[in-house]
Amino acid sequence: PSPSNGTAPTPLTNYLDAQYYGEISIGSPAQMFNVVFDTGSANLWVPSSNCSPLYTACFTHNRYDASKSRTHIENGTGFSIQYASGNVRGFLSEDVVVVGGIPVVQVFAEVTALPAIPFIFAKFDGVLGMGYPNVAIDGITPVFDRIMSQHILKEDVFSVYYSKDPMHKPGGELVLGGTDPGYYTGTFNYMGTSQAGKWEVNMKGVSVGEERLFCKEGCTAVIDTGSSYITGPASSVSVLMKTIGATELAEGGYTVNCDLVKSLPSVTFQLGGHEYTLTEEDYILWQSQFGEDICSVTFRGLDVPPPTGPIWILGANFIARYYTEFDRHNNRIGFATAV
Ligand SMILES: CCc1nc(N)nc(N)c1-c1ccc2c(c1)N(CCCOC)[C@H](c1ccccc1)CC2
Repeated sequence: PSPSNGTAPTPLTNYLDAQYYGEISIGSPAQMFNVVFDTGSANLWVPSSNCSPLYTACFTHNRYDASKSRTHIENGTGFSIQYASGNVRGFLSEDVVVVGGIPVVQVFAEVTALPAIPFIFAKFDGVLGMGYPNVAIDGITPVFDRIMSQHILKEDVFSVYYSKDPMHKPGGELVLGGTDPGYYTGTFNYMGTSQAGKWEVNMKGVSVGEERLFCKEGCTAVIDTGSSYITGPASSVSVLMKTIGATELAEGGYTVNCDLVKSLPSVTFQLGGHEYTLTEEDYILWQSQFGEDICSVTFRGLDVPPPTGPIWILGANFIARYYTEFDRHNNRIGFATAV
């Protein structure tokens, strides 16, 4: 559907069920970039042509060159942002950004320090934050807010489909202004965001099989399209991993014996009066490396310090199972079963 009927789709690429990204352009003439549309942050950044040659990750990605854009506007303010898996630094610029065919004049960051770990593993060039304005670094108005203020969207919502296997074409879809009935069945269950200005909800508990083991007094769940996996407090996740018989790897990942996968229990998240269950198919990444099968568990322990934490982060492997609508008009999140 084109912007004319108030919705704008962007196809996404799925890399190994762990990275999902789509194409945008910045500048005139258009310079193309692959970005993750990230509900866990609210800023747009891409690597800069001014990135020092010391940063290998800058040279394996597309870089924005202000001198080649006739619509570039100088800014120069410093910028840095932290993610759970890494951080970046740079400076601000302004230019025309086109997302799903919709142009906006946008302040974004040109990144000049892109650490090899983890960005050498990134298949995407940059990040387009889909979070609320109040989490935006340097108080920059986010891209989606600039699009909403043009009053061209049918609804002030956006929806995310992440495919379940890399061979599935396309690997996913972002829809600005609505949802895509081609990617979900049944009806949406909605729940209000737990506090104004974050894509997070109150979670009532986490069960393994029939037993509610974690978050028994309630906790916060961040619905984060920028995170590959599900993370929870390290102590809870290590108990969860022991319960399913997973063993911890050096860098914090977990694997299980592939022969045991089919007998693994389901994990259920109680959100907004409904239960969202992930089976072993949803949370085991089955990869064959050098002829042997590796079954990694897509849960990670992550302790987010108070006041933000402790939190659970429901990332790509959750969204691949539950098609998600992010509703800025009603400050709510909707889930439907993805197809
Ligand atoms: C999108 C930005 C972001 N936003 C939020 N809210 N959370 C996190 N964690 C990230 C983030 C930052 C850096 C990287 C990342 C993700 N990656 C995952 C893409 C997920 O795509 C959906 C890749 C990766 C590869 C290997 C091991 C770890 C990570 C590249 C590095």
